[in-house]
Amino acid sequence: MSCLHYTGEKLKGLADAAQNYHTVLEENRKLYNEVQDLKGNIRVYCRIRPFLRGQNKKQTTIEYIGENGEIVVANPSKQGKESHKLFKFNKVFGPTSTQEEVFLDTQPLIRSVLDGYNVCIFAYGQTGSGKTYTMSGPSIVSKEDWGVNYRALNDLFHISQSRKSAFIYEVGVQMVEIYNEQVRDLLSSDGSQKRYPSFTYFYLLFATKKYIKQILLHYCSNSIRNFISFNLHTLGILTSSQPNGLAVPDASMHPVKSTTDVLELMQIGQANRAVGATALNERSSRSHSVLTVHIRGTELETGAALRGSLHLVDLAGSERVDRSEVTGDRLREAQHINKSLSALGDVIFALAQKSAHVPYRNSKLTQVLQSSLGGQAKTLMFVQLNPDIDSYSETVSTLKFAERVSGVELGAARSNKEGRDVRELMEQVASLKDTIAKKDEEIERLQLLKDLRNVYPGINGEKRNTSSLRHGSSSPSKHSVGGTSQRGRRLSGGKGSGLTDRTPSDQDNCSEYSDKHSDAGSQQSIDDFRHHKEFFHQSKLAVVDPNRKVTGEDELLGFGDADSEERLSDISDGGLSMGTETDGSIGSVVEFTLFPEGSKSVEGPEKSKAPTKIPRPPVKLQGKATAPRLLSSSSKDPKLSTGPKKVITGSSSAAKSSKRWQ
Ligand SMILES: Nc1ncnc2c1ncn2[C@@H]1O[C@H](COP(=O)(O)OP(=O)(O)OP(=O)(O)O)[C@@H](O)[C@H]1O
Repeated sequence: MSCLHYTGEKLKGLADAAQNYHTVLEENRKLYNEVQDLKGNIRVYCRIRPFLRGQNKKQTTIEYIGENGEIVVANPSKQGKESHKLFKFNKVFGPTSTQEEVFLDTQPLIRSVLDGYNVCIFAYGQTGSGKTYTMSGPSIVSKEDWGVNYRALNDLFHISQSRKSAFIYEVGVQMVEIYNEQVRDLLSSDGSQKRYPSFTYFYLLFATKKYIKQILLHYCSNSIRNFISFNLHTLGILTSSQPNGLAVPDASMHPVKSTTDVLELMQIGQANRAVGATALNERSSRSHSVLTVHIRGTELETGAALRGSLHLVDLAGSERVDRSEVTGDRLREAQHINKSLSALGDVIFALAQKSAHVPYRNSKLTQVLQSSLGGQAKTLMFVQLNPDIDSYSETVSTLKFAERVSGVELGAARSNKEGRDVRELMEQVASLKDTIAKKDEEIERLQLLKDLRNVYPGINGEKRNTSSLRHGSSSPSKHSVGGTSQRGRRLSGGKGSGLTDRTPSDQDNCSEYSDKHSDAGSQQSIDDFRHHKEFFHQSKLAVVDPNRKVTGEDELLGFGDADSEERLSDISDGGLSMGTETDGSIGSVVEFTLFPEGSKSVEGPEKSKAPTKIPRPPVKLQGKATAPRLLSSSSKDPKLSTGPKKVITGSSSAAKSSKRWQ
């Protein structure tokens, strides 16, 4: 009795251990997947198609399907080690797996689209292996048959509904196919539209928006362009300039509010898909189809915006050209398909090797999928297998490709979430850039005026200066303006040969005008010269003789100008490069700095006060690291070496001009 009891206890212990073993195994699988998520691997699920009706007597090549993603394929024509090959993926779905089971493991990815991630799910495999079955399903009549596409969208709407107290989501759908390296809109307003008049509204709406947008984008400045793009986002249209934008901006975008909307659209898309016939599959799709779902969500409490996209890709068959017994058009199609699939492989392997260059541009397919294949996306590949022994070599090459893909680490995916603060800052930056662009134009104008005033010291009023400028630019005496004329040419397209081009008569003219310069202006020059002298002395790169007597010419030839130009340029550049750190004060600094001076005479006490208005920050001396480099490089010019004053004028001015205007 006690022996029986003992055995019973032992058996119970063993049963518990077995149960624990399975629990641990399951946990391990979860942890493995989590680690993979953290590493950002492309997930690979393998799905084996069952034999079709009439194929009962066929021999299968699938030997073993493990619970942890192992699959063994057997080659009956080989002996020993070569007769079996083992591959391992995230999961393997056998021939009896249902559409629902397959989707259950895909669902977490769909959810993450609503959290602002880019997700790409694609099906890879030879013709007839079940790619379309997995992605779309055999029919949409019965929910059980629904493939990943419909289920994913259904899920998106359900989840977005369940989150509606916290989030508002807008969903837009595009569907394109890549056929013979040409991208075609499967939902465009062609014949199919007439068959589905209920979509006329959407077509018109989006066509009109796109048209207006294009006109505006063409004529508007950068900042306005940003503003338009931003506003159109809120209406459900994204641009390719955005990290999560449209890969094919010209493809029609269709706002959808329910799964029914999507089903109708996808029916149109499927009907428009290029379908041909090959020896392998009578309804073989000879194109890649890409269904893209764009999500824009706004968190009601915080105002944070997020953008997610879901690419659902049904690739064309991956079989080798020789096997599909095709010629003519079919052969060309097969070649295009193979080329684009190998480009996909190249991209994935470049990512795997962390190459600096990822060859996205080698095919339309990789261009379209670029945002979903990079480091920020979550990618899932279904590897579809035909179990038929006749397909053994195709099966092995498909599995080898998939095995390499499964080892690719993309890096942890990142969500496209923008807090309200970030968005407001972006708006602010856009408007500041606009302001700065205007100020830059103003600086250019003022610079020309200043140069003219240097040449014609008697000119005071802004109006007079402007008219002088106009006359100057058209009159034969233009060259006598020297630096002014040169700078003007440089700013307007860089065709001028620089200040060193000045003829002796130009220089003479400059000297002549410099003699007429005011004392106040000279005083300012001297201050600036002292500042420069100190700096050049420190840098040991200056080509200027620091003991040289300062004259009015120094000011004319650039000390005062270079400095003020530098300051203005620094303000301008600083504003542009500050990005989100920029605040409204930059604009006002520019305004304060420019306009009072620009509209006043060069002569008089105002000018000498100018530097106190724009206090030279202590970091400025260090920040001038570029100046010595430019000076020294300019000094190599033999023309410049004729006189130190020209060196300073030319280099400093040129340096600043190129910095600011290029
Ligand atoms: N899991 C499955 N269960 C039942 N039937 C399937 C399954 N997978 C595929 N089939 C059937 O196999 C046939 C070929 O499948 P499908 O058209 O999806 O292949 P495909 O890889 O998309 O081919 P192509 O490359 O030509 O697009 C279809 O009749 C489909 O219904």
